[in-house]
Amino acid sequence: MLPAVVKLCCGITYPHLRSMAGNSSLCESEDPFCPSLRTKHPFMPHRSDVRPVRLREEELSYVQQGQEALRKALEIVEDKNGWKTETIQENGDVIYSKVLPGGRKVFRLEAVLEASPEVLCDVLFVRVEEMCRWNPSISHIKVLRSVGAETMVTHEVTAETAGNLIGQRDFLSVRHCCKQKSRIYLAGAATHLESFMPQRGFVRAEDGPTCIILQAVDDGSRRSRFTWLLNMDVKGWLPKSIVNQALPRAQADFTKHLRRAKSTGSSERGIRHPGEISTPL
Ligand SMILES: CC(C)CCC[C@@H](C)[C@H]1CC[C@H]2[C@@H]3CC=C4C[C@@H](O)CC[C@]4(C)[C@H]3CC[C@]12C
Repeated sequence: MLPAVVKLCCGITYPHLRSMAGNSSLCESEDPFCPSLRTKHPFMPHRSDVRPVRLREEELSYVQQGQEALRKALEIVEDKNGWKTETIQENGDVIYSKVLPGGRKVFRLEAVLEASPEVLCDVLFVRVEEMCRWNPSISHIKVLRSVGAETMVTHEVTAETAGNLIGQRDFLSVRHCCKQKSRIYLAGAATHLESFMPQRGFVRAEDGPTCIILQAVDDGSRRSRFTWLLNMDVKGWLPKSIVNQALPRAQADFTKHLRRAKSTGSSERGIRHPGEISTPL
C-alpha cells in the first residue's frame, strides 16, 4: 500500500493540477473522472484547450493540504492494528474505533451503499452545498474557495438538534477528491482562511485528517463499499465519554441520511437516472 500512498502524495494522479502548478508535462492523460466537475468549473482545461495555469500560492497550499490530509488519513485507515468493533448496526454497517498515539479516538464506518462511487462522489463532493437539505445534522455548508475541480475550502455548521450532546459546532475545512484505479477518495482536514476566523457564539471544531473511500463492490456494479474515517476534535470542554458516544452516533446517522440522499437530490434538480429515482443508497 505504501507505493499507492506515495503516489497520491506526489500528486501523480493529478496531471492537470501539476500543470496548474506550473509543471510543463501538461494533461497528457485523458481523465474521465467526474465529467460534471469539469463542466462545473469552466476554468478546468479541456484536452483541446490545454494551457498552463499558474496557481496562486494560497491555492497551491490548499491543494497540498488536501493531498496531505489524504495521505495522513489513509495511513490511519489502512493500518490494520488496534481497531476494535464499536457497534454493528441492524443494517449491517459496522463502526470500528481505535485510539491513536496521543489519545484521540477515531472511528471507521464500513458500509455497502446502493450507488456507484461516481454517484456518491457527486452527492458528497460535487454537490456538497446541498448536504444540509438531506442531512438534518448540518444546518449550513458553503464552498468558500474552489481550486480546480478537486480541491475546495468549505465552511460547515452543525444543527442545534435535540439529542446532540455536543452542541453546535462550525468547521473550516479543506476538502479534496481524487480517483485512483477503482477507488474515489474524499479527504478533508481543518484549515485557515484569514477572512474567516471563528465567529462569536460558535465553537470551531476540527474535522480530520479524514477520508472517505468509495469503491465499486464489483465491476460495473452500482453498489459501493463505503469506508469513512471520522477523526474529529470537537473542541470545548466536554467529557471524553460523551464525545466518544456522540461521534459514532453521528456517523451512523449521517450514513442513514446519505442512503436516502440521492433520490432527494436528483428529483429536486430534475435529474432523473433510470432506475435510480427512489432507490435508497
Ligand atoms: C457530533 C457533532 C459535533 C458532529 C456531527 C456532524 C458531523 C458528523 C458532520 C459535520 C460536518 C460533516 C462533513 C461536511 C462535509 C463533508 C465533505 C464531504 O465531501 C464528505 C462528508 C463530509 C466530510 C461531512 C461528514 C459529516 C460531518 C463531519
